[in-house]
Amino acid sequence: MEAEGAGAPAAPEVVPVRVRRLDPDLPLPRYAVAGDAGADLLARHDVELPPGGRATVPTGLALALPEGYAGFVHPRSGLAARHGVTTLNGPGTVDAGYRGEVMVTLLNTDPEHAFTVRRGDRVAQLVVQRVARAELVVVDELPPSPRGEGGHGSTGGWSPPGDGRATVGPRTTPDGGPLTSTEMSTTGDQRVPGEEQP
Ligand SMILES: O=c1ccn([C@H]2C[C@H](O)[C@@H](COP(=O)(O)OP(=O)(O)OP(=O)(O)O)O2)c(=O)[nH]1
Repeated sequence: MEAEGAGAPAAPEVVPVRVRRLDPDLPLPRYAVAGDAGADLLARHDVELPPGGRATVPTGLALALPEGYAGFVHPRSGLAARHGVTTLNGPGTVDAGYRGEVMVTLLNTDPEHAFTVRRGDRVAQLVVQRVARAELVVVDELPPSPRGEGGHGSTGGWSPPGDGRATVGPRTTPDGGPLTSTEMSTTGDQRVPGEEQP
């Protein structure tokens, strides 16, 4: 027998979750393969997603997640890669105290093709995770860290349009400061989310 801590895989934590089946004819979500992190959520009814369209799809499930846990509604990579269909608010958060039906808000990002969801289709996956609650402690200075205030692409790693070269290090202004969102956009980097003009 393999010794604990010597490469033996730890058994996954198993958390009992009480479930109400709002549509008993719909199969329960299940983990498709041993080792999967997400259990597939099924659509309770048919939905047509036009190109660029979205819809909130019921799953026929209501949960009572234990305190200290949350469910995260993640997109399925196959739907995303093959059809451009993803979860709009991905991952959606299912709070431990939520007793309503778990819903999946789907977005069809394909600009040309509609996508039809049929009842029983596996449209998203639910990942159950432990979550902490933050107690916010106001301070004047934050402790230093290797990253500091660098973010939003400060470590580079993708090719800006035009020069065909991946950036390999932090993107900074000539005097070494971080790029502003305007400088990012004029150097071909992505804008900082949330800093667009209303
Ligand atoms: O993909 C999702 C996201 C959320 N929910 C449910 C469970 C969650 O507990 C509740 C509220 O979600 P959230 O807090 O994200 O929504 P909100 O827009 O902030 O609404 P609220 O004001 O109700 O908190 O809606 C889903 O069923 N699916």
